Amino acid sequence: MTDTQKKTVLVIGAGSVGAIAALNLEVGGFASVTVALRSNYNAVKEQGYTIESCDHGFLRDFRPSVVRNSIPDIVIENLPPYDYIVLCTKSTPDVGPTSLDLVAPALPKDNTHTTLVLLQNGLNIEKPFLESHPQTVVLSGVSFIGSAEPSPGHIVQNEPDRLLIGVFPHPHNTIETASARAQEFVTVYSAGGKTDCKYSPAVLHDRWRKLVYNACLNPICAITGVDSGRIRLADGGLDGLVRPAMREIVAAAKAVTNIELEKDVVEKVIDTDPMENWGKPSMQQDIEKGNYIEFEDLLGEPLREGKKAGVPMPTLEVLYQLARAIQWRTKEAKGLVQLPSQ
Ligand SMILES: NC(=O)C1=CN([C@@H]2O[C@H](COP(=O)(O)OP(=O)(O)OC[C@H]3O[C@@H](n4cnc5c(N)ncnc54)[C@H](OP(=O)(O)O)[C@@H]3O)[C@@H](O)[C@H]2O)C=CC1
Ligand SMILES: CC(C)(CO)C(=O)C(=O)O
Repeated sequence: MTDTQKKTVLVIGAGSVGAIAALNLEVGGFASVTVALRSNYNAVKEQGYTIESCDHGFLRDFRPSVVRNSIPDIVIENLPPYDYIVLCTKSTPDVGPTSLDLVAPALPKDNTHTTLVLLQNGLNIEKPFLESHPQTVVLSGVSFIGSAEPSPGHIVQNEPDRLLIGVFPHPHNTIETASARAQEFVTVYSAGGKTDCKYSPAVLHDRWRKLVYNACLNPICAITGVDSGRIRLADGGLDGLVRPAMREIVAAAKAVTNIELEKDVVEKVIDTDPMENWGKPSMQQDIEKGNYIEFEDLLGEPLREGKKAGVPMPTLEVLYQLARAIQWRTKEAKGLVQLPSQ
């Protein structure tokens, strides 16, 4: 495939997940990838990525086609619209900038050409885009990868890249156009043969199913500092925290969307990874790095939706309030909180 036939893909935020997405897209040969980076820009610009990957092996000096330290403003820079924008930042709307603010310079409001892919955890992340960009096709990317960036530009992927791509329900796009775009993205993403990326029509199901992990183990491990393996051994870890929280998400999924998750989903999700992996969910990694946490989209949104539908969610409520206080602590550490003068 010649360069002009390749799909142009802008990956915004190429850290743990985005770097592997950029790699899959580039190795397939059907895409030319621009990455917009922040803290890892200098490292990647100078040395490329160093990647230790269970899917790709050990790679030194991986460089996407274009490496930038800003999000392209396609109007000011007079650039053609990208075929795809893949958003792989952590979503922290309570701190800002919001995902919408981030993507705005590369995605005009009247866009019809560019397909936006939200490769992020959480619920209702598409809502601001559906309102502000009514003619844009917005795809959901639910990822089961296990990946981390222990130092800038150094990516360690220890769980395979399994990715479900589907279309967020949208009042304006025709479903045929949108699902054709989703299937095209799957083809481009999968072309290198090193990933398990599939089209899935059941976006809401996939997102609620993933929340059984992310709304529960992410905050529990982040707050306690006990990883997802050790929490299975810790006193009260499973029966006092994990199982009650997961059952609340299962009940909320049913009440909010009428989605009946499989009967043994709680035990299956607890056993997702071998215990001895001692895996740290991404929110635990963020706390350890002193970063903000994605607690609003992973925990706040399903909690609000579940409560609105009448589901009692006492475990998630406490986790949510603890996460809020932790976020406040991080804001203070980063100078965003003004204490009253003594
Ligand atoms: N890691 C994992 O194993 C999994 C993660 N996910 C989800 O995937 C999404 C991405 O997570 P993950 O890759 O782990 O996150 P990371 O923190 O590893 O990477 C996010 C990247 O986005 C960058 N970024 C943030 N804001 C900007 C900006 N304004 N301009 C340019 N770059 C920016 C960050 O830079 P900076 O360092 O400067 O903040 C960072 O490099 C999240 O929603 C997460 O929940 C889903 C499945 C598994
Ligand atoms: C559980 C995991 C690693 C994906 O499978 C994840 O989504 C996270 O850590 O946020």
